[in-house]
Amino acid sequence: MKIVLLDAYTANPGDVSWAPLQAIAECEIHDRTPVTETAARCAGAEVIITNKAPVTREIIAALPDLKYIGVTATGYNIVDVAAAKERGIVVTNVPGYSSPAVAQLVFALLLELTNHVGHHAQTVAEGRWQSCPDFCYWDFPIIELSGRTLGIIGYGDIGSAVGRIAVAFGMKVLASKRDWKVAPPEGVTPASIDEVFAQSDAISLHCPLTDATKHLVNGRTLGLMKESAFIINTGRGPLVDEAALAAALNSGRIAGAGLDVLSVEPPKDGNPLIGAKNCLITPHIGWASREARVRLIAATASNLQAFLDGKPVNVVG
Ligand SMILES: NC(=O)c1ccc[n+]([C@@H]2O[C@H](COP(=O)([O-])OP(=O)(O)OC[C@H]3O[C@@H](n4cnc5c(N)ncnc54)[C@H](O)[C@@H]3O)[C@@H](O)[C@H]2O)c1
Ligand SMILES: O=C(O)[C@H](O)CO
Repeated sequence: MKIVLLDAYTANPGDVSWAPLQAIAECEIHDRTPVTETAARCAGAEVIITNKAPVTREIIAALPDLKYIGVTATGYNIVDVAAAKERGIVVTNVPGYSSPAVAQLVFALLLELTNHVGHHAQTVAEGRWQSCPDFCYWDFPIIELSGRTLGIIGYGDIGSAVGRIAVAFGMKVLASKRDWKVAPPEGVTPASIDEVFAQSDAISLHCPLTDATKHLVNGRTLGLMKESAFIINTGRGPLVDEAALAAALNSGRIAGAGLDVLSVEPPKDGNPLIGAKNCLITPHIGWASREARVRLIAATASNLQAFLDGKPVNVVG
């Protein structure tokens, strides 16, 4: 059985092990695969493992032996799942492996916007406190989270982890999801997407990228937001119309943004959000704790084993 890992480097830059997968079968491990080389590299493969290397309809059509695509991520928008399904190819993802890490990053971004720890520590390192006439100073309003409202769009595994932390901070939580089969916990109030935009002091995006959620953050929805509000996106870059968000930030229409994802990664020169006012951007690190990547590799292996045993789990699409 030929198993090809297309873009193994980010999940394992050398500090974890592919042993759980290699225990199942020999694997051809590539750090990176340009999309133009995927079909050639995977010729004869029955199994492809990918994180962000796209598996398009054209690539699927060029691989007659392909039976299984294992996505080493929760978000699986890089795979043409409809094309895979037409061919009977099973596609799986890994839910939940990074939820604590992503929820933590949401608050790292939000707290940087409310307290500017990095900025103030830098001014102290530069000697400003020693020359200050007062015992303290601050360069931005220091904003309390307690009593404010966090809006969560996509109240699934990560969204609910974010909600629990928000409640611990004393925040009110408004949450939007496709359907509420189970009532939300105390402190969390179901809301429509427009209510979330209009009533929140900070909004955090945790829905998957689909046709329905692309550019969910756009000129209209940004126009509903409070001028003092922040937006946090650790979901997927295309959830946001980047030109509209950059314009809203630069004009002061909203107060700030914390983004872990962009529409093209790595971003191209000229991305309007890089350098936009009060816009903090991290390079897609929400999932990247070592603990999360160990869980990810273990789950990737158990997903493959379940498929080989004829009882696939975590099937998407
Ligand atoms: N930054 C990172 O490193 C990182 C890491 C993991 C996941 N992610 C992203 O986070 C996303 C969410 O992950 P998760 O584990 O919480 O997934 P999940 O499936 O548990 O939750 C997604 C939620 O979104 C809701 N949803 C779907 N469409 C919606 C819509 N149109 N409007 C409102 N809600 C909608 C679903 O009902 C569900 O409750 C992933 O799809 C992925 O894109 C990013
Ligand atoms: O979806 C995920 O799991 C992260 O974005 C890492 O790929």
